[in-house]
Amino acid sequence: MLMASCNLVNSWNSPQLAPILGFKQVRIFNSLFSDSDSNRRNQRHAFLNMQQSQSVSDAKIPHVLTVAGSDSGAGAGIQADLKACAARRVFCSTVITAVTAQNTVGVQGVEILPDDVVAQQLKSVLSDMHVDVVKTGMLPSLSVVKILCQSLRKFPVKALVVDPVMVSTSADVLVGSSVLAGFREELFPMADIVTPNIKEASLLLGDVPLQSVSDMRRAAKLIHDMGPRNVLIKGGDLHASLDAIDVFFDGEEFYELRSSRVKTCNTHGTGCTLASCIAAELARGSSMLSAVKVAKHFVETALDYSKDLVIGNGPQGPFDPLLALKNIDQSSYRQKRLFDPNDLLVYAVTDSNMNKKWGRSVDEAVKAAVEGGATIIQLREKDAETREFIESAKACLKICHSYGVPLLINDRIDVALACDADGVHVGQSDMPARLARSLLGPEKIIGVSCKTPEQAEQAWIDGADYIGCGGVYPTSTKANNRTIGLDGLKEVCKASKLPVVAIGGIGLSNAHDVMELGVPNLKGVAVVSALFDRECILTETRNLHSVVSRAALLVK
Ligand SMILES: Cc1ncc(COP(=O)(O)OP(=O)(O)O)c(N)n1
Ligand SMILES: Cc1nc(C(=O)O)sc1CCOP(=O)(O)O
Ligand SMILES: [Mg+2]
Repeated sequence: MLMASCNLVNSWNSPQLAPILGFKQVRIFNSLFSDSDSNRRNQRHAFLNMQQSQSVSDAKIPHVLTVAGSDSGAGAGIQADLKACAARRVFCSTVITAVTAQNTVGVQGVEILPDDVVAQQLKSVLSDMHVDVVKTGMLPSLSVVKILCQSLRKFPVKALVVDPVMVSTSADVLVGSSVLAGFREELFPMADIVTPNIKEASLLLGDVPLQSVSDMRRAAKLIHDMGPRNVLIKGGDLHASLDAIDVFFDGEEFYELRSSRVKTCNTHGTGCTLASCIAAELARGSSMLSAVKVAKHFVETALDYSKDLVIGNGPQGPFDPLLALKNIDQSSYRQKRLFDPNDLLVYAVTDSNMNKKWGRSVDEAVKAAVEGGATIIQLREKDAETREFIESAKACLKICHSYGVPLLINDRIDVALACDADGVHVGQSDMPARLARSLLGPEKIIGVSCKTPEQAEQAWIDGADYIGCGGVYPTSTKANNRTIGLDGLKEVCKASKLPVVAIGGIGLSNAHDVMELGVPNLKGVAVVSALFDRECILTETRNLHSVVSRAALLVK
């Protein structure tokens, strides 16, 4: 049901109604970029700069802009996007494309906003605020698609997430067929990910039936050919399977992402929430695959926690992405050990020679580091026999998981698989990250060592979750390691779409200087000798944690 009448909304700018609505509203649109306003903006910037030097409360936070329709029932659309971003602790600005009247029964009306109002909102936000990621929902006309693409060419962002909204959960058609051409020809080639459900994927491909996971794979490939870098086809409506299976395709590899099906009618808004969560995680610096994984887990958890809510009398209720109505314990994300870039803050890397020198077992060393506040552990046991390595890795995994800390294995994908570690760290001459990803699957964490912007770009393409960048300072722990210095680190961080951990010669005396570089995706320091070649690992880790966390707060 498409009821696109523009009368009401067009009247906002009409001279006849201006006296009734008050001239203020019309004037605000026209004078947004007047001289007096830019003066005021400069004054405000000066004020903020002054405040920033005094406190840490004006930290730059990740920012998603959603371009979507309003849902009066607040389950989907702009309202869902705002809630999802709030839940993922990301700032969300909004460009409203249409106002829908809908509830748990269905869609009763749609008012499309005039093109110039959409264009004004885009300009207002993108010209002023630092937006990391744009997420789109309902784009009700071809002209709005074109306006959005023009705006993105003028104000490029880090990533574009396109949820090609065409059909509501209640099966109401929300956009006309002319928009499909705009999607295929203009928007998709600019997109980093497109997230159609089964019905939308089918419509995009000219109404072909999609009835199985292999149909979804074929559809993902065909949609990928339209230009987006990644495609996620959501299989929630594929009732043939017991699990909810989504198919993710990055142009080379297919991943089937499974979650158990939650029995509930409160599913209205799941698509918008998923896409917003992906956008939020990308804005926070995650790789595409980990953003998708976190988003899927988030939606699954939200569905589970709101399965019994009663909101409205219709067949399809909203769910609660703020996870507040049932007091969810946020630590469940930790238990699944999904990658959070903040885990890189104090990254402890073990060394078998240092443990031998101090007469410690690897699990004793790891226990002391996590007790001191290490936020992630890497077992870098270059001389270990395979069997011994697997056994000690299993013991370390138990310790780490009891503290909610992820454990990675250096170099040895076989050992990581054998002990079901949380992931691996590989270098430029180890197994390529892409191959490690296909062996370990989408759930595991993969880090890659990079010394150049080109290597950082490749790590992102290969589906890594973070990069380790060094040597920041000379080190005697790794032979013949090239030092790239703070300048080299900064250059790589600026080029990297992934979160970065700095490594090489870092300890208590210089960790603050490293974090002070102030690049937003530099998330922490990785340290070997300054923790493990010391008498008391726990104290050293605690002291390092204190320095790094204070520095991270100050530069935010
Ligand atoms: C966090 C982190 N960054 C970089 C490295 C170095 O990895 P690589 O280049 O493979 O060298 P080795 O550690 O294998 O000698 C790392 N291990 N961790
Ligand atoms: C393992 C490793 N990788 C490096 C890189 O530059 O990629 S430097 C390094 C050793 C870091 O040890 P320490 O903290 O004792 O200097
Ligand atoms: Mg290596």
